[in-house]
Amino acid sequence: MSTHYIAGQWQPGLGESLQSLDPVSQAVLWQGQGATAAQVDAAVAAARGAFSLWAAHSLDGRIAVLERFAACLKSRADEVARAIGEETGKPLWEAATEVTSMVNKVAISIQSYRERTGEKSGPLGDATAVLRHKPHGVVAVFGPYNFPGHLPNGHIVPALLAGNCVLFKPSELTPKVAELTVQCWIEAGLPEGVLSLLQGGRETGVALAGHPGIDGLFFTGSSRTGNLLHAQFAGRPDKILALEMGGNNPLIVDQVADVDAAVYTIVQSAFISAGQRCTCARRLLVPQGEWGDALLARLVQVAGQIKVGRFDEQPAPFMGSVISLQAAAQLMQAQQDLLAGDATALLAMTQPQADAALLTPGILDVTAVGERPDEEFFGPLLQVIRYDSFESAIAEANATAYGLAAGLLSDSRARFEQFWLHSRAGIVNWNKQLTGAASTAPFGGIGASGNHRASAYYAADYCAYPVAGLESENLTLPATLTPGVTL
Ligand SMILES: NC(=O)C1=CN([C@@H]2O[C@H](COP(=O)(O)OP(=O)(O)OC[C@H]3O[C@@H](n4cnc5c(N)ncnc54)[C@H](O)[C@@H]3O)[C@@H](O)[C@H]2O)C=CC1
Ligand SMILES: O=C(O)CCC(=O)N[C@@H](CCC(=O)O)C(=O)O
Repeated sequence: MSTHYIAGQWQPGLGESLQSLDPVSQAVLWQGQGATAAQVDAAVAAARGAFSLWAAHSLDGRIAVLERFAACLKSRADEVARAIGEETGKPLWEAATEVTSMVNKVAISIQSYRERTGEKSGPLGDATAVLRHKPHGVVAVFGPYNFPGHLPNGHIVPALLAGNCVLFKPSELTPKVAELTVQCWIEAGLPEGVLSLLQGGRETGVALAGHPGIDGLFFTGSSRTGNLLHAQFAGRPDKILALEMGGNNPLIVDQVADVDAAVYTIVQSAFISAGQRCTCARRLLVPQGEWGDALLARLVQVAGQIKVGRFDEQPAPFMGSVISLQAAAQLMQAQQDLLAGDATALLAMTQPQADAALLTPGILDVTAVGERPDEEFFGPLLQVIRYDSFESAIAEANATAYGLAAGLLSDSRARFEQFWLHSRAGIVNWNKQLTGAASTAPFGGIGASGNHRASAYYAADYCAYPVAGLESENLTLPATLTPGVTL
């Protein structure tokens, strides 16, 4: 089976066997073999060979290819959304929004490229000071499973636009979506070697990340893998590494007037995508006392009624499955571990069928847990911490090595300003859900969440480097010579 796209050809893999499974029915959706180190070599060689021509293409020429890619995605939107739903388990309505984000990424990236990495010039003495940008060369893009289309696309589109060649290694859990995406690039007329698709898991990732022929790596995934890559790139300041990693995101609730609005916003923050967004609220900080008790009672009632189901079920569920039976088992174990350590289940997360990765929302009160793990539980498991003062809530919110997203639900501007001043995260929201960040804004975190190379609107910044120059049509002697030099 032809699973990799290398040097303009589809070819079978020669590495480890891979399968992608429907997380609910366990039906096989895709199978093949991963790329070996030799196949990675071939893709890097093809990209190196294609680079100078692609970089020398006019910007308009590259934009034309990107726009044909967007048109292809639009025309195949239903098919791509279905593949996303099948492979990830997310409901079709949500998968459709992912395809829309992929299409929109093209126009947004063009705008961002022009704004952040365009050309500037102005007089400086008797010369012209010029600022232009150049692509890095050959870059690898590693994608996560939770947004198998949109998130790798958020690196690939701006990278190609800037003139880089790309080696795309999607998550081994979502190869089918990657294949469809690459088909659209081919249909768009991308020249041979400019984009390669290397399917595979850890083995392929290790071979690609360590390849001497790459000039950089753009990664979205877990903090664990991101840290491994960071260590691997240590001592290589010549290579660009952009890391978008996870979070242990806090959402503080103040005593607000509209309890239902708060509950709805919490649900959208914690349980959308079955809790599989890096921006999901993981820790909900609730005031001690009667008001806090009433809010939690309402939250438990609403969360307990959330419809969970297969991606294509009608009427549509709010939450689909998590990515795999293994992920479901790990989440159930994480809940059990917290419960064994003084947490209380306000709403126990359950797995109604042992052979399907569907989980119901879980809400645990972990206030009494002595040493709370600073871990990202990537699923529908929300931890509640009760606080006694707003200051202690902010301190608790910041008690994490991560720093991706943080939010406050409060009717008080003064409190928001206090929160904003003290919070440590790349996304800080007020009375808005933590999830659903805009592609027209920068997107990235601090601490264990990233390495200060924000993505989305700022992806243009890591896809090209600035070249400053002083230029003059004529080589002339200056009016005054430097002392000590005679001609
Ligand atoms: N900050 C952000 O923008 C986002 C972060 N994420 C994070 O991604 C995670 C979920 O995605 P996963 O696919 O589980 O992440 P992951 O870290 O397991 O995998 C990401 C990619 O790295 C590859 N990989 C895994 N081990 C590797 C190794 N040793 N060497 C080289 N490559 C390796 C995988 O095959 C995959 O392509 C969550 O932690 C989530 O928070 C997800 C979306 C957005
Ligand atoms: O990358 C962009 O264009 C914007 C960032 C984005 O889409 N964020 C999403 C998904 C993040 C995740 O994978 O968890 C969000 O904030 O919900």
